[in-house]
Amino acid sequence: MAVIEVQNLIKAFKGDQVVKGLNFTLEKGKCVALLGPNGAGKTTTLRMLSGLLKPTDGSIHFEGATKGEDIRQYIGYLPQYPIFHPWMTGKEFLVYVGQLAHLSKKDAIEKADQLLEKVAIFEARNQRIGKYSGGMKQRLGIAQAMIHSPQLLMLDEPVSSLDPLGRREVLTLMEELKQQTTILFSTHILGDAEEISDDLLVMHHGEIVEAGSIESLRHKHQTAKFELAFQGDTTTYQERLKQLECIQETFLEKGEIHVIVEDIETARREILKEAIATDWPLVKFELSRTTLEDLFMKVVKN
Ligand SMILES: Nc1ncnc2c1ncn2[C@@H]1O[C@H](COP(=O)(O)OP(=O)(O)OP(=O)(O)O)[C@@H](O)[C@H]1O
Repeated sequence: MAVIEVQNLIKAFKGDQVVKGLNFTLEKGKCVALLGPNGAGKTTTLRMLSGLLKPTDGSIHFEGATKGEDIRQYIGYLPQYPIFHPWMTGKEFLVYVGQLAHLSKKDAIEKADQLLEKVAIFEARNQRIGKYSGGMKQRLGIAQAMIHSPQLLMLDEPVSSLDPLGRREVLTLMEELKQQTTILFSTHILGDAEEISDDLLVMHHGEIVEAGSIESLRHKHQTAKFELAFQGDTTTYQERLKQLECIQETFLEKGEIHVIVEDIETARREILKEAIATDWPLVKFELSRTTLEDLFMKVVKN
């Protein structure tokens, strides 16, 4: 069942399209990473989905919502740079946003306490937010986004600005939350996406260039690769490798030649035959596999 269905979503600023006709659905209970380099259009997309920015064209449909209905009840949103009143305590802040979300004061207090427990800042609930660490602020931000029990939680770069400890705390929290709610979060770090998401939407230049489960994308983009190193000038060997029929692509990385091949056995035979025939000073000949990292780097470089 889809929690949200997006069709032909477009955003243009002064005629310049930065989001170019997105189509996707998010299945209930999934944790999905919107992955893309800086400027890909992730924030713009999340702001449209959360109702903060009016799309230029296209439609966004939330499960259970009727036409023209206020969609804020369906979503919780944590912006990339959340703003807190530093003089408020964590608990005061949550009760305040709970009331803004139309909870009664009693319900807002109850929900605030539950969430403070969940995001592990209950002990610090009566401290001013100004004293919180970056990780604590971000976890408070996630609690704020969940105060009205939304069916979809959207987090814009929730861990990018945090130190390793804060990052770990927030990733652990997200790992827990994904058992209870559907999550869409943006990131430009593949490792974070791989660590906690089920599915990826890879975005570049305002378009979704890849979509699917981590497993299926890993499988799809896994091709065979040999890594070769030589004594002496490596580049001359790159030219000779390029001429072999079995080789699809070559590139240099850290002084080694990486060659992408279609068929491992044929390539192994051909490369070694050439190496023996012309007495190559090989110091490394290793089979590895391309990863999602290679896919992402390829997308980002274009
Ligand atoms: N209000 C605006 N007016 C004009 N251009 C904008 C506006 N908001 C965003 N853009 C442009 O839209 C493009 C996409 O920006 P967006 O912030 O959505 O990307 P992003 O993927 O979230 O990047 P980042 O990771 O840096 O936040 C960028 O080129 C940006 O300059």
